[in-house]
Amino acid sequence: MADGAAQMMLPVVAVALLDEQGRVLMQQRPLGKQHGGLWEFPGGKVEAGESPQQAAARELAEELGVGLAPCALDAVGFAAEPVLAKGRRSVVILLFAARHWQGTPQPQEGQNMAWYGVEDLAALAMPPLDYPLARALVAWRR
Ligand SMILES: Nc1nc2c([nH]c(=O)n2[C@H]2C[C@H](O)[C@@H](COP(=O)(O)OP(=O)(O)OP(=O)(O)O)O2)c(=O)[nH]1
Repeated sequence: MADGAAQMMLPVVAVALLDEQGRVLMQQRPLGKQHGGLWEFPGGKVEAGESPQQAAARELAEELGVGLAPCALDAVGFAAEPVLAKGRRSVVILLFAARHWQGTPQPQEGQNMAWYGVEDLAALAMPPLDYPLARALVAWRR
């Protein structure tokens, strides 16, 4: 990838934690942040020197206090804005799924969390890229 392209891309990871009933954990973005109050898959930005799976494991530990083995993460799909306004960076979100983790998810940053049926995600108020991610999760489960 050319250096210029790298500067315009912001890699973000997200994780669908699936419980035994097939429900998925979603969390609410804090008010005051971009997309505040909307429901999203837990996750965040990939930092320098991390693989996407390492970033996902770090974010889930920070946000929910759970331990995830990078090899327990299945790639589900990705989402990116199809057309960018001039000068805007391209957020690319990679979605993983995990059925096994260590510990009980507990919000570590005061955020709300809740379990939803995968088919019910589309009815939630979410940031734009979480809708195609939710559709990818429905397709991945079939
Ligand atoms: N989940 C989600 N994130 C999005 C969308 N569009 C978009 O620009 N983002 C951005 C917001 C954040 O910059 C980034 C997600 O990373 P994050 O969860 O670590 O963001 P944050 O604002 O909590 O992080 P921070 O800067 O406070 O550390 O992706 C979207 O549609 N869904």
